[in-house]
Amino acid sequence: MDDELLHSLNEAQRQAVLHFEGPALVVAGAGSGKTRTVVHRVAYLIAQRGVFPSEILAVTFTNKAAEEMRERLRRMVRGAGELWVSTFHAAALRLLRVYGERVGLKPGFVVYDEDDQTALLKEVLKELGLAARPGPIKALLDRAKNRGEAPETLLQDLPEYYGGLSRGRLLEVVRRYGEALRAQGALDFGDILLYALRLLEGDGEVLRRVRRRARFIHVDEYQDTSPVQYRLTKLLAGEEANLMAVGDPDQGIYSFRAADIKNILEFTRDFPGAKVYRLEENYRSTEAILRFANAVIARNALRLEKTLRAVRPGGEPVRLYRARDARDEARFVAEEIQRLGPPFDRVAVLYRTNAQSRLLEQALASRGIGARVVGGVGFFERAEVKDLLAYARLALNPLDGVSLKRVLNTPPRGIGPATVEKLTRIAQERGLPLYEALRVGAEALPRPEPLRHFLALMEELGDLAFGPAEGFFRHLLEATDYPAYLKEAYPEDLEDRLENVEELLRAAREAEGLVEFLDKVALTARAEEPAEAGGRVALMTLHNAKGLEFPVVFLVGVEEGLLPHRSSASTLEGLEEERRLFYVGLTRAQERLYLSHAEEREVYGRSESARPSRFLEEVEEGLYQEYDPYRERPPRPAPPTHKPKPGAYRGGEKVVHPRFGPGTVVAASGDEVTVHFEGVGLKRLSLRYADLRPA
Ligand SMILES: Nc1ncnc2c1ncn2[C@@H]1O[C@H](COP(=O)(O)OP(=O)(O)OP(=O)(O)O)[C@@H](O)[C@H]1O
Ligand SMILES: [Mg+2]
Repeated sequence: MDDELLHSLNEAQRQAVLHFEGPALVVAGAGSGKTRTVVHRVAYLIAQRGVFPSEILAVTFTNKAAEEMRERLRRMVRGAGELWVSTFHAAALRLLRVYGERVGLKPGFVVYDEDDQTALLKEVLKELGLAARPGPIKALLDRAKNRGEAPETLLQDLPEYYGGLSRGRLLEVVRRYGEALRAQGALDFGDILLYALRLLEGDGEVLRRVRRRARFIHVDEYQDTSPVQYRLTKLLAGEEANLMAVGDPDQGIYSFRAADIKNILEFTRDFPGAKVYRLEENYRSTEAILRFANAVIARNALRLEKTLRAVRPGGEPVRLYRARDARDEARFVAEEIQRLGPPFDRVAVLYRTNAQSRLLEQALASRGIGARVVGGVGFFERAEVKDLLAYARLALNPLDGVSLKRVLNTPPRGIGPATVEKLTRIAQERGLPLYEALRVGAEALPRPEPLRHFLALMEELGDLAFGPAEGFFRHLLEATDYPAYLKEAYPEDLEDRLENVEELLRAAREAEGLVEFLDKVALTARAEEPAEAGGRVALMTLHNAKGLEFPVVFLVGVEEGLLPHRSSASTLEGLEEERRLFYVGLTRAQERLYLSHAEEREVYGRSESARPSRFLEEVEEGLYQEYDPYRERPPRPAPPTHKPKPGAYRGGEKVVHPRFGPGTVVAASGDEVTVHFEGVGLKRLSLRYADLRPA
């Protein structure tokens, strides 16, 4: 056994696997076997060190990664079923289901997904008579929660007006939103981790118990842990700190969720005595792909140098296709995939923004190539699925106002907007949850019948809510005559929708109870698709591609405005994160890598000319080949290139930046300037890329 677990590893990996107690950091480039090392280490602890599976926790970045890891371990060791392999969110939610009451949660508490969160924010805004959009406020809340700070604290750093609201107003919205969540017995996504942290920080007994369950901790993709996740990790690790963190600072791509690659850089300070293991061989990609990727990431200034050698020599050259527009690009991708032939699940198409998937989906579909969007509008976000889930959540937790509003008149039962308006008023005037207002309405309103029916239905469902999930949904479908409603409401794609309902029943059958089922849904709704994949091309954003690998990768839209994205290109930090994102995409490829950019692309509904990404221009020409299978077309003029501006600054000059406003140059060196912007602070900018002008 010993041999089996160790012989398929290189020396550095073996050292890491043999690491026993105390903190360890495995820091290495993409495809160097970090995740594999974690898997083997877990197996080794069990097989050779006498550690019980029930003492091991492994944290992965996605549910899918957790599933894969569990599956691999099941094949390697006995007792793997008792391992705790999950994402931070799933782990935290599990703790809250057991101990939640100790931090004030009700047993049937629900988790609001992003749509629910937005719906609730809209309500709060309406209630306060404000016309602002929920988007920016949601972003603010998420950021605060990821940092583990009260939103109030973040407000202090904001300009006087944010998202169209004054600071005072914003504070009101944030408070009211928090109250509404509590009143409805709901957590939003960010709350899950915050409550878990509060639980473990505040309750020594629970902490001791959980630590026993997590004596050996592993965290994959450590570079993308948020401050709250970091604090959870540190707390769980405790004095003993049998913690193995695994990551690659060059793949940190979640700073918008307040993840901070400092976690990795400061690991040895945070966990004194930590051993550091470096893996330097890349097993995933051919040399041609790896040389390209290494050349890209080498351009980042804010990074530690690492070595990464290809184990697989040579390989197909990296190919670049210059498309006329996005349609041409999509056609190229689809036809090239057709040329390569099946199986199509060897292929992934990666892009920067969700909106880019539509043309690609169409181009593939019209050629009969199956595709699936990983992420995007997932199964659990379909209207019919959300309706049924809302009933389930409401049955468990009548306080859940968001779900109540969703199903109150779906299928239609004569409770129109005017009635809802009246009920809302009753609720507000008497300080009641909406559900209670329904009871009042069923006595007091002129046409009480529909309300009484609805209440009776919910009573019935409430009785079933703590039983098996499938039975619950079957009863629900029948009692509401839901399929008939679908037929009425969506005659054009009835089949699809009925299929989704069937799929929901299938998924429910696999779950134990309804609560467990809903938790699972809440956690997967965000990014991932239900298992089934078949021979289909995977389409996904670069963010969703993390940790995955595919024999063939198409990375599309490698152009200015998209990659780097226009929202991030104006600061050095933003630009470097975009470069890391590009690096993540490139390093997903095992054998073939295609890049493409379009010379014209629609931006906000208008067609604009687009330039190839500066990231391409930074790479020596020998590292890739231009590729055009449609050569008969007339040649096009060469694309324009950047001209670096002369180093015009020395320090002291007054300048203006389109986003940061007026500022003063503090220091300048080569292409880089550091500028102090009034009310914003210090920013390091690249002269080549930042649109900096003399004031
Ligand atoms: N010693 C080895 N021998 C053979 N194959 C290996 C070895 N180590 C890793 N691999 C293979 O290399 C590929 C990449 O490994 P893995 O996914 O663990 O890398 P990673 O460092 O986690 O990558 P990423 O940074 O993208 O998460 C996998 O297919 C893995 O099975
Ligand atoms: Mg990995």
